[in-house]
Amino acid sequence: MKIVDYKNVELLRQEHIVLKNVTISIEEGQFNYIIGKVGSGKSSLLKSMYAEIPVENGEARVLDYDLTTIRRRDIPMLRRKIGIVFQDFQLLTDRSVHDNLQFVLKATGWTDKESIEERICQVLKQAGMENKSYKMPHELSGGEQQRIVIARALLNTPQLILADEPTGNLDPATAEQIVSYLHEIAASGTAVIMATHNLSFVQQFPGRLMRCENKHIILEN
Ligand SMILES: Nc1ncnc2c1ncn2[C@@H]1O[C@H](COP(=O)(O)OP(=O)(O)OP(=O)(O)O)[C@@H](O)[C@H]1O
Repeated sequence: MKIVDYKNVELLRQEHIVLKNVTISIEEGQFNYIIGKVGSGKSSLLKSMYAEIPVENGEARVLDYDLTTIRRRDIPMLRRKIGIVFQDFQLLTDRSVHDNLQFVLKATGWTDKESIEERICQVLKQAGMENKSYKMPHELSGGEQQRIVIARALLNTPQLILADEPTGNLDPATAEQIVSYLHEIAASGTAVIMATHNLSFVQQFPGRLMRCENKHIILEN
């Protein structure tokens, strides 16, 4: 199954065309970069995939959803199947790492206490953060917080991770660790699409390169 399948998609922001003729397809476990200048449409493309902005023209599918006809009430279900990671870490600051993760599981329908604890343990282990469970977000470095955010995005075993400048607030070494972690996630079968300004990752962590330029998406490899 294709994870993302766009054909001749057009995206608007306040009646202005941001991207047109977008034809891309993304497979299971594929690692994808979106690059391009400030304002070129990288975030808009990602936002269209989680139905934050509408798809105006063309055909657009993400997982089992047709984005041209999706009903408002189905959008939360779509988002539950996608892991979303932003530049600013967006953990709830008033509770521990454990409680941040527990909050998401409870909000997405998990009720069995034992399963909840087991799942929290699994994602923290995978993120290399198993000993940070009872820390508060402010007690963690930026890189650690971002690892927790990615772990949080993985809680419901999504088939797709959308990461919008996930390393934008991190120093180069920490940023590299985060990209490495996302690359591992893709290798384990979850498709990843990462918008970034940092081209230096591309050599080290190979992936498909999509460039936003002149309102189009150009596939570079
Ligand atoms: N909320 C909004 N309302 C109206 N126009 C917007 C909105 N957000 C972005 N735009 C416009 O849409 C275009 C694409 O913006 P977008 O944020 O997708 O670019 P980007 O490539 O992600 O930029 P950056 O590298 O700065 O994150 C820009 O011209 C921008 O001004």
